[in-house]
Amino acid sequence: MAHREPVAPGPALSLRGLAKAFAGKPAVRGVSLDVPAGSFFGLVGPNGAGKTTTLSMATGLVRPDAGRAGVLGVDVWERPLEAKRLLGILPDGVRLFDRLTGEQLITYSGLLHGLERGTVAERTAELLAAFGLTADARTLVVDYSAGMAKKAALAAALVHAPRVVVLDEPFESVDPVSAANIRSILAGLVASGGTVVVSSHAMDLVQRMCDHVAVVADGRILAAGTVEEVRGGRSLEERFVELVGGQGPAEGLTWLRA
Ligand SMILES: Nc1ncnc2c1ncn2[C@@H]1O[C@H](COP(=O)(O)OP(=O)(O)OP(=O)(O)O)[C@@H](O)[C@H]1O
Repeated sequence: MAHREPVAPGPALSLRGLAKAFAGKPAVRGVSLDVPAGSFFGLVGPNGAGKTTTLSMATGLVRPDAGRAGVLGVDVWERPLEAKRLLGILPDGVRLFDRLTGEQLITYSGLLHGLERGTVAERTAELLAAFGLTADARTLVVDYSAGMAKKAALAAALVHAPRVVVLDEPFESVDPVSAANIRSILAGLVASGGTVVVSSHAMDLVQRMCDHVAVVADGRILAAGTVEEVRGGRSLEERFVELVGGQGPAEGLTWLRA
């Protein structure tokens, strides 16, 4: 069992007025949000809502134009090294170090986080087994399927036993058995006092798995709270469509039906 620091008081993630525009076009328009420590938090929203940009600013990957982000009371942009020790991050579309094997990816992540070689070797072997990657440990990540690469990146994000884990669409491309496995690993992390934040398009999954949720659209938070509060007696999917607005039946495309 990994040694864990006592949980600092206050929220696991504290976002205040985060804003970002790309080439003058706002992607995130002043997001303020507290993610309670010890929560399993879902971030949902339509394509292009600003989920990835928000999570990237919250974890020190994209510099905000305005606003602040804190992890367990540590300012992500003022004390980045300290913040990154507390964080485990699965960024969107990870293909960064794909000339490494899965085993090397996890190992180097552990070493970069300052863990001892022996600890890294033990944890890497356990993580490879937990994610069903042992047989492919020495295969280059570039030759992995999308789901395998996602699992390797997730393992690399967990090797230093972070207190706060932020995962951008961790279940995308992952098969149902692996997804169940990942869910149980993450639930274990939450049960031991850690905090998990996931972005996802799977409303039923978020409703079942998460205890808190925020709905984002057009760079703003439309609703946030416990899953029960946000869904207000309806399914999360129904509430989501109500908040975000349905698109109505697709018009045009007559040539497709010809
Ligand atoms: N690096 C970038 N350069 C230019 N525009 C960007 C960049 N990253 C994001 N955007 C724009 O910012 C907006 C929000 O994108 P973001 O990826 O944060 O949304 P998302 O909610 O994660 O979407 P999805 O569910 O489709 O992954 C979009 O309009 C997108 O085109």
